Formats: sequence, C-alpha cells, structure tokens
Amino acid sequence: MDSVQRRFGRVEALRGLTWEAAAGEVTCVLGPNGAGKTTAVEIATGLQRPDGGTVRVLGTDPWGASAEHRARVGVMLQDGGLPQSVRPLALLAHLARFWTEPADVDALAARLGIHDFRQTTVRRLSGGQRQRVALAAALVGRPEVAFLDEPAAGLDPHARREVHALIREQADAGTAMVVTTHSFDEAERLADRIVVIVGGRAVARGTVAEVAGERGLEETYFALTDAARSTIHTSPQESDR
Ligand SMILES: Nc1ncnc2c1ncn2[C@@H]1O[C@H](COP(=O)(O)OP(=O)(O)OP(=O)(O)O)[C@@H](O)[C@H]1O
Repeated sequence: MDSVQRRFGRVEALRGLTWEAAAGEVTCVLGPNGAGKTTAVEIATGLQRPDGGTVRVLGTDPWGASAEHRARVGVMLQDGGLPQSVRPLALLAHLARFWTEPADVDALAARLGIHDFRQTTVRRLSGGQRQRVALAAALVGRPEVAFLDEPAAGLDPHARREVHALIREQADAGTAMVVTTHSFDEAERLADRIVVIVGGRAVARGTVAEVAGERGLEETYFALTDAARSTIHTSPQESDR
C-alpha cells in the first residue's frame, strides 16, 4: 500500500502508510497499540475503504474486489468472527467447500491440535483454541496471501511453536504471509521482513537485519517508537485537528 490515509472522525488512523509484502516471505508488522496495524490489515482485505492512497493486493484493489480475488486471500482478524454454535471440524469442512482445491482439513486441524477439542462448539472454546480455529479458517483455502492479526498472542508455548512452524511452511510454499505482532521474539524468529508502524506511518521497513541493525530489534523498536511518538504528540497541526 502506498501513502494510505484513513480517518475516523478526529482520529487519523493512517497518515500516508506505505509498505509492501512479498510472496514466499513472512512480513511482520509491529507497532504500539493504536498504531494502525488492524486498520491497515482491514483495508488490505477490503473490509475498510481508505480515504486516500493506493492499495494493491495480488495486483487488485481490495475495496469492492471480486469473489475470485477474495478467494485468493486469507484473513485472521483479532476478534475472529467465527460462527459460535458449530464444532471446529464441521466449520472447517464447511469452509473448505468454498474452494476447488482446499487444504487437507484433517491435516491442518491435526497440525493445530484442533482434534483435541473437536467436540466443543466454538462458543465454549478457550481463547487460544478459538484462535487456532481462526488460523485454520484463514489457511483452509490455501491463500496466495494471508493476513494474520496477532495469530500467536496468548497461545501456550506448544501451540505457538506449531503456529510459527505453520506460518513458515506457508511462506516457504510461496504464500505472502503478513503477521501483526507485539512480540520481538516472534518477529525475530519468524520474519523475513519487518514493518514498524507508529502513528499511522511506517517508520521502518526492511529485512530483520536492516531494521534491527546492531542494536537488535527490541532496542531499535523502542528508539523508533519513542522518537516517532514524541514527534506526533508535539506536532501542532495534529493537536489542532
Ligand atoms: N472504527 C473505528 N472508529 C473510530 N476509531 C477507530 C476505529 N478503528 C480504529 N480506530 C482508531 O484508529 C487508530 C488505529 O487503530 P488500530 O486498531 O488500527 O490500531 P492497532 O495498531 O491495530 O492497535 P492494537 O495493537 O491495539 O491492536 C486507533 O486510534 C483507534 O482508536
């Protein structure tokens, strides 16, 4: 996306956000609460319309894109949006029927430990269990690009390890994987590329080595976010709006 703007009343959620993700790579999107990560993902998946700028996903403007385009894009949002009264495997089997060549539901479910709670309806799953179902739902259509909003947040260590391995495998198979996270550890372990968003702008973009430099990702992140936040908070144009 290039120079994307998005405003909610007085709040400028995105102020000229520019970044990209590539096929076959994991791109981790980092940034403080309220930086605009979810807004960016929702715009990239056609759930929100930007007020300005250009967005292309697989060469297509996601706003109002066709069903054919949407079928090539996987999405896992923070609030899940899963139907509540179904069991996980029935849900995944149902979703798989939307695609001509879906992933193997049983293998995907086994991978994410979903068989362990196969008899429980989505409503009664724990937060981490629900997240694993949401991740499986995002990947069942074997997307060419997948946007995962904090897929490993709150998972137990085993589940997190599986989720990381799965994300890496999907990237190695050619998918552009876009993962938002608050974890430096996760970003360092997973990412080929990193985008740091602060106040609706990308303040750093590049490979992990390029962004982290010699200081390491955590220190670089604090330096970038502290600097950008103080600029944003003292900017007179912004406080006048
Ligand atoms: N529908 C909305 N109405 C009003 N303000 C909104 C709306 N959606 C987002 N915002 C505001 O836009 C800004 C960016 O929010 P966003 O959810 O994109 O941040 P985020 O980086 O995903 O944060 P977090 O790390 O907490 O998930 C915030 O100030 C938020 O309050």
